[in-house]
Amino acid sequence: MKILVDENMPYVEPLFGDLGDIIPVNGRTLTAEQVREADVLLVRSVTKVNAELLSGNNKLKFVGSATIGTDHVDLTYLAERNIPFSNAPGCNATAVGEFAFIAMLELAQRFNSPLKGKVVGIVGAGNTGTATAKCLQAYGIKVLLNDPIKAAEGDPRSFVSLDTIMAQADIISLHVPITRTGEHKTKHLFDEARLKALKPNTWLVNCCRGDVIDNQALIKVKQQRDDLKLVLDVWEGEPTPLPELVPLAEFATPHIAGYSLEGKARGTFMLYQNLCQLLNITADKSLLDLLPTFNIKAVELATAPNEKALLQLARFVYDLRDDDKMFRNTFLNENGFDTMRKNHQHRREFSALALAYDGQSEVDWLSNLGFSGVGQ
Ligand SMILES: NC(=O)C1=CN([C@@H]2O[C@H](COP(=O)(O)OP(=O)(O)OC[C@H]3O[C@@H](n4cnc5c(N)ncnc54)[C@H](O)[C@@H]3O)[C@@H](O)[C@H]2O)C=CC1
Ligand SMILES: O=C(O)C(=O)[C@H](O)COP(=O)(O)O
Repeated sequence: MKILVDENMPYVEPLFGDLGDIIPVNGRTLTAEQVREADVLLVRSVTKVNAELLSGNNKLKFVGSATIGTDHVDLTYLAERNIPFSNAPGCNATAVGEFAFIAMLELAQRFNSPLKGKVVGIVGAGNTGTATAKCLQAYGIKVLLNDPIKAAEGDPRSFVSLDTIMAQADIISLHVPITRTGEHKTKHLFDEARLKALKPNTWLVNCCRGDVIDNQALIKVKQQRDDLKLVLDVWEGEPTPLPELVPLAEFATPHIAGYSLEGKARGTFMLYQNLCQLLNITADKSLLDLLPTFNIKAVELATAPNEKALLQLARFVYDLRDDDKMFRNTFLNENGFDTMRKNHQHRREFSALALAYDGQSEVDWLSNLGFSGVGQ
C-alpha cells in the first residue's frame, strides 16, 4: 500500500510504518502526478484536495487531513467519488487555547495592563474557542461567547451577539472556520467598518483563518489607531502575508497556534485510528508512547503564582516571544513562512509541566488551566 504523506506530519513512521510504504511529499507543491498511484493520502492544511489533484488516481482508499479546518478539501468531490475522508476535529484545540491565553498574558506584561479584570469575547465557541475560554475561566477571567449557530442548535451555554462583544470586551479572540457564503459567513467578518468600531484599547487575537479579518483594512485602521493591539497567527494570502501588516502586530507567527507536539501527535494519531477502522485492523499503537518526556521534571511553587509568575510558568512550556522574533526575521526570506512551520518542534502543552505545591486548594485553578501534578 502506498501512503503519501505531507512531510510536515510528525509520528507517521511509528504509526503507519506497518501499514505500507510511506512516501513523504511537500504538501504545498503536491501534484496530480505524484498522487496518481497513492492508496492513502495524508495531508495538512496547505494541500488543496480537489478534482484537479485526484482525478488521475482511481485507487485511492482514504484521504485524511491532520487538521481541524477542512476548508482546503473539496468534501463534495470526495463524497461523489466515494473516497472515505476524515479530518482530526479538536486535535490541536488545547494548543490553540493555550496559544491565545499565553498571547494575552504576554500583552498584559508588555503593556503593564493586567489580564485579570479584563473581559474577553470569544467569537466561535467550538473546540478552539472553548479551549481558550477554559484557560481564561480557570484564571478567573470573564468570558463572553458569540456563536449564533451553536445558540440556534440549543447549546446550553450563554451566548451574546457580536455587537455585545464589540461593546463590552477588552479582548476579542477569533475561533471561527472560514466560510464564504450563507447567513453566518466569516470571510471578512472583521471588515473595515467593524475594525473601525472596535472600542478603544481593544486587543484583537486571530488564530483561526487569515481572511476572517480584511487584512488591507486592518493595515489602514491600525495605522490610524495605535491603541489597538494585534496578535496574528494567520494571514490573508499565506504563505505570503502582506509585509506591511507584520510589523503592526504585537505578536506575529506563521500559522502555528495549533503546533504543540501533543496537538500534532493527536492529529496524526486520529488519522491512524480512522484508517485502521476502515481497513478493519486493530489500532494497537499508543499516543502516549509518541511524545518525548518534557525537559523540566517539575516546578516547585513556594506560593500561588501572581500574573507575572504565571507567565513565567507558561513560558517554560511555550515562549511565544521566540517564535515572534524568528518570524519577523525570516518571513520575507524565500519560503520563510513554510520553513519556520516545517522546523517547528519545540512547543509543549501545559499538561507537560508538573507543578508541586503544598496547599492544593489555593492553586486548583492551575490544574484547571491544564498543568499536571498540582499539590503533589
Ligand atoms: N491557527 C491554527 O493553527 C489553527 C486554526 N484553526 C482554525 O480554527 C477554526 C475553528 O476551529 P474549531 O474551534 O476547532 O472549530 P469548530 O468547528 O469546533 O468551531 C467553530 C465554531 O465557530 C462557529 N461559527 C461559525 N460561523 C460563525 C460566525 N459567523 N460567528 C460566530 N461563530 C461562528 C461554529 O458554530 C462553531 O461552533 C478551524 O476551522 C480552523 O480554520 C484550527 C486549528 C489550528
Ligand atoms: O488544524 C487546523 O485547521 C490548522 O489550521 C492547522 O493547525 C494548521 O497546520 P497545518 O495543517 O497547515 O500544518
